[in-house]
Amino acid sequence: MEDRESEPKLVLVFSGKRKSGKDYVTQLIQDRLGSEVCCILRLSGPLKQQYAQEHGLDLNLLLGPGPYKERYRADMIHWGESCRNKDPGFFCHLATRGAREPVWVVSDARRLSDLRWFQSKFPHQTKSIRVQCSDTTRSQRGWDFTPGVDDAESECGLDSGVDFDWIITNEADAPPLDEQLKPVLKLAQEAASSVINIL
Ligand SMILES: Nc1ncnc2c1ncn2[C@@H]1O[C@H](COP(=O)(O)OP(=O)(O)OP(=O)(O)O)[C@@H](O)[C@H]1O
Ligand SMILES: C[C@@](O)(CCOP(=O)(O)O)CC(=O)O
Repeated sequence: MEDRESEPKLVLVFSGKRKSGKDYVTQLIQDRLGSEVCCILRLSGPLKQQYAQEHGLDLNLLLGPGPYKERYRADMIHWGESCRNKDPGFFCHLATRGAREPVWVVSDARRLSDLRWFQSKFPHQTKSIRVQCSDTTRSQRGWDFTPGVDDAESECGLDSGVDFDWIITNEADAPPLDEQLKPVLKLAQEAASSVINIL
């Protein structure tokens, strides 16, 4: 039986390469909508929690944007894949358990199976959004190409085969994020207004 009382009104599924700014953009959306209306769900949240526990690591550092998590990324990917091989929706299910807000922002879809899970559970509510920027900008944010990570499914699983509802370019010379996100925020406010009067 499903362990939630009501379905979300809108599910915004974000993906993007390392350091494209998924966390930054999704945090901006939550700031604009408010945390009563909008929750951020990280598929990597339950993965990192379990991985940190089993390996005696600092969960907060694994969840943050700094270099700590990069030391463990390749191993975390393999560890997570052993769970996903048994059940591709394993982390989707865990990450969404208990979410009650009308708008869900999933910050880190990485594989087609992640996106398909939301599309099949919430076919009318799910929208896909890609965050992109140049490799130069990613490097300025601390990225460097790592074989086994940047050429693997975790980073490339959504490079093709998806017709994204929106593509957001997160770089200095792109239009401001608020402007690019206008249609997304409008849809989210409309979806939420049926539940909470925020307009
Ligand atoms: N538009 C922006 N303006 C200023 N700083 C930004 C912007 N976008 C991203 N950053 C910064 O770049 C770094 C990487 O961004 P973020 O953590 O959001 O990327 P990510 O795609 O979630 O990366 P990863 O998946 O590798 O963790 C962070 O320190 C973030 O604050
Ligand atoms: C292990 C992994 O979840 C790390 C994600 O970290 P982050 O979203 O980049 O902070 C990536 C994956 O699941 O393939």
